[in-house]
Amino acid sequence: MTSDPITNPTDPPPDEKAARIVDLAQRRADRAAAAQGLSAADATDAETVTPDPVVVGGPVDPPERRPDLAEVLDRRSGPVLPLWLTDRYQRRDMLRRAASAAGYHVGTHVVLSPVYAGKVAWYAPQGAARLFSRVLGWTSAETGNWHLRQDAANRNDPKTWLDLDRHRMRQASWRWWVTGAATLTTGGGGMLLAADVTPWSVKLAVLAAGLVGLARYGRPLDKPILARTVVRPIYRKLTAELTRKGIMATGLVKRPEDIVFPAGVGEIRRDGPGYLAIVDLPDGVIAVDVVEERPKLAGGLRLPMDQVWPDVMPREHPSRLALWVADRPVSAMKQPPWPLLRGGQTDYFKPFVYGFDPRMRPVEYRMDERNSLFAGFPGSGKSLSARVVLAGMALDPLVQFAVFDLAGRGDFDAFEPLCPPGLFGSGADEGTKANAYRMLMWLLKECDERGPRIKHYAKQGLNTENKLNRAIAEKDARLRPIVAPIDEVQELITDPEIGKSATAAMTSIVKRGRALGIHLVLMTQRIDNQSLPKGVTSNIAIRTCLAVPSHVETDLALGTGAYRQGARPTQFEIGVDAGWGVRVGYGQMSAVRAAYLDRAAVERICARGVALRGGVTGPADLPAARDVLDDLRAVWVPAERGQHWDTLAGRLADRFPEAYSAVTPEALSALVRGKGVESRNVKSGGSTRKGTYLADITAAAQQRDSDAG
Ligand SMILES: Nc1ncnc2c1ncn2[C@@H]1O[C@H](COP(=O)(O)OP(=O)(O)OP(=O)(O)O)[C@@H](O)[C@H]1O
Repeated sequence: MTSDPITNPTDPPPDEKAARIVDLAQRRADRAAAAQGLSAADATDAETVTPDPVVVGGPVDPPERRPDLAEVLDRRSGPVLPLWLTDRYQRRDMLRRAASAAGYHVGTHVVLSPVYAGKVAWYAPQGAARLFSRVLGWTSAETGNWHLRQDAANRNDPKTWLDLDRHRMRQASWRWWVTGAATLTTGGGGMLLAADVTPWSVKLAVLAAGLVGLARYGRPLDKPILARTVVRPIYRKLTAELTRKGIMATGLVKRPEDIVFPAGVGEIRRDGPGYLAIVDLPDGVIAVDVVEERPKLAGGLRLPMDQVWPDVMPREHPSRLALWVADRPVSAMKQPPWPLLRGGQTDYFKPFVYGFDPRMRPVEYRMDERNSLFAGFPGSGKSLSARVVLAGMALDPLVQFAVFDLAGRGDFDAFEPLCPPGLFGSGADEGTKANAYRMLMWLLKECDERGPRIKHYAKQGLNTENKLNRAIAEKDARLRPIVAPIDEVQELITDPEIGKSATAAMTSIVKRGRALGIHLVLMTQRIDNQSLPKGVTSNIAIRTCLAVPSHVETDLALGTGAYRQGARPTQFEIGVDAGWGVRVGYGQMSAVRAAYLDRAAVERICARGVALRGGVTGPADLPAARDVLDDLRAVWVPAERGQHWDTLAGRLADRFPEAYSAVTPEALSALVRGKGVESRNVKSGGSTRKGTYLADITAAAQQRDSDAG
C-alpha cells in the first residue's frame, strides 16, 4: 500500500491561527459577490480544511511490471483444436452423442411418417390452388394493379384508371409468354416422368418432392409438417451476475462486488456439459466455506443441488473457488460407457479409467505401489465401485486375484474363475472369514519372499529401485502382482478372535506389500475407530468415501482434515447418488462416480480376463492355502492328549512361519473352530487353559476327508 498523498515532510506546517483571522475587506467583497449569485472563496476560507499529510513509511507497492516476451508468448486463450478432436474419450463421447441424436431424430420421424403423409395429402391440394392463383395473378399483372384501379374508380378518376390498365396490359402481354413456356416445360417434364423410360425411384422421388413442396406452400405458417424433435434444453446459463447471486445466497459475502473474477482465468466458459466460473472470494472467506454451503448456493442459483458443483482449487490460494454448473442434474446425465467395456487390456503399473467426474471427464485409477479403501454406508455403491477396479485388473493377464466377499451377496462371484484354488470365498459364515484370514497369512508370506527376489532382479538391471515393475513380473511367475479385495472387511477386523491378528496382518501387508506388487482392496460399510483401525487405513493411499452421514466418517475414511479441505461425501444421497464418492490419494481430491458395470458386463470382462490368461488362473507354484488341521497334527507332540492354543500357535509359527507367523492363540482357536472343532479347557504342563485335543482334531480331519470323498 502506498501512503497518499506524499508530501515533503520538511514543509513547515500551515499556521492555524493565521487561518482564523478574518479579512473584513475580503468578506465584504464576498457578500457583494454572493448577492449577485456568485460565490467566492479564497485559500483561507474558514470552511477550508487543509488535510494533514500522512506519511507512514515510504512507498512499498512494487511498480507495475510489464510482462516479458516469454510470458506474452506463453499466453493462450485455449487449445488450438477443440478438445473432442484431440482427446480420445471426448471424441468417442461426441461420436456416441451424434449417433444417438441421429438415431433419435430419424426414429421419431419414421414413427410419425403416417401423420406426415396425411398432412401432405391435406395441404398439397391447397398449395396447388394457391400456386395456381398466384401464377394467374402474376401473369395477368392483376396483383397490386387491381387495387389501384379500384381506388381510381372509387375516386371517379378515369384517366388514372386507364393508365393503370394500359400498364397492366403491357406487363401481361409478355408474362403470358413466360407462363405459357413454363407450363409447356412442366407439361413436357410431367410426360417424360410418366413415360416408361423413367425409373420408378425417380418418379416417386419427384412426385414426393413435388407434393411436399406443394404441401409446404399450402400449409398455414404456424402449422409445420414435420414435428419438432429438437427441444432446447432447459438450463441456466451461468453469468457473472448469477454467480454472484448464488455466492451471496450463502451469506458468506457481504457485497457482490467483493466477488472477483480473476483476470485471465475468470471468464465464465463452457466446460463439458455445463459452465465453469472461477472466482476469488473476499478476504476471510475460503472456497471450502462455499462448498460447505452448497445447498444455499444451489438455492441462490435456483438449481437442484446436483447441478451445482463448487470445488476448491488445490494448487491455488484457498479463497479461489471453481464453480461448475451442469446443464442438467448430474444424476440424470448418462455416463459415457466404460472405455474397456468391449475390448482392450490394462497394465497393473499404469493408470486405467475408473469412472467419471461431474463434468463427465474420465477419472483414472492406479494400482502399483498403492492399496485401496472403499468406505460408505450400505447401498452407497462401494462394492460396485471396487468391482470396477477389479474388472480393470482382470484385463491385465499378469494380475493374480485373491477375492473374499464376507457379505456373501455374490457381487464378486464373476472373479472366482480368476482366483487360484483356496483364494476365493463368498459368504457371511465363519469358514469364509477363516479362509480370508488364511489368505492374509499367505500374503504375509509373499511379502517375506518377494523382497529378496525383487532385489535380485533389480540388481540384474530390471529396475533401478527395489520395487516390482512389469519387467520383473513378466520374468518371474512367482512375482505376479496380486490384487486382494475383501468386501465387508469390518467383519474380519472386529472378529473377537481373529480380529486383532487379522488387523496386524493387514497393517503389515499394506505397509510392506505396496512395493512388492501386493494391492489390498478393502471395502467397509461400518466406519468407526474399531472397524477402521488407523494402522490399516493411514497406510492406504487411495481412499474413496461414498455416501456417509457426517464429517466424522468422512475424516475416518479419507484421513483427518479431509472434511476441512472440502470433502463432502455427506452430500451424496444413498440410492440416487450410488457410486458417487470423494477420492483422495491419486490426483487431486475429487468427486467421482465409478463407471456402472452390471453383473453381465463384469462376467463378460472376467471371461475376457480368463482368456487373456490362457485359462490358467495362477502360477503353478502358488502355495495352496494351508489346512490348519493337518498343520496342527504335524506339530503335535505324540505323547500329548491335549494342548493350549498359545503353545500350539507358537509351534505353528516356528514350523510354518510363512503361514502362521502372525497367528495369535485367539486366531488359531477361531481357525480351528471354523473347522468344527470345539475350544475346550485343557490341562497341560500343570495349568488349565483353553486349547484342543488331538482326538478332536483327528476326528474333524477324518470328517473333512469323508465329506470330500
Ligand atoms: N457407479 C454406479 N452407477 C450407478 N448405480 C450404481 C453405481 N454403483 C452402485 N450403483 C447402484 O447402487 C446399488 C448398490 O450398490 P452396492 O451393492 O455396490 O452398494 P454397497 O455400498 O456395496 O452396499 P452394501 O454395503 O449393502 O453392500 C447397486 O445395486 C446399483 O444399482
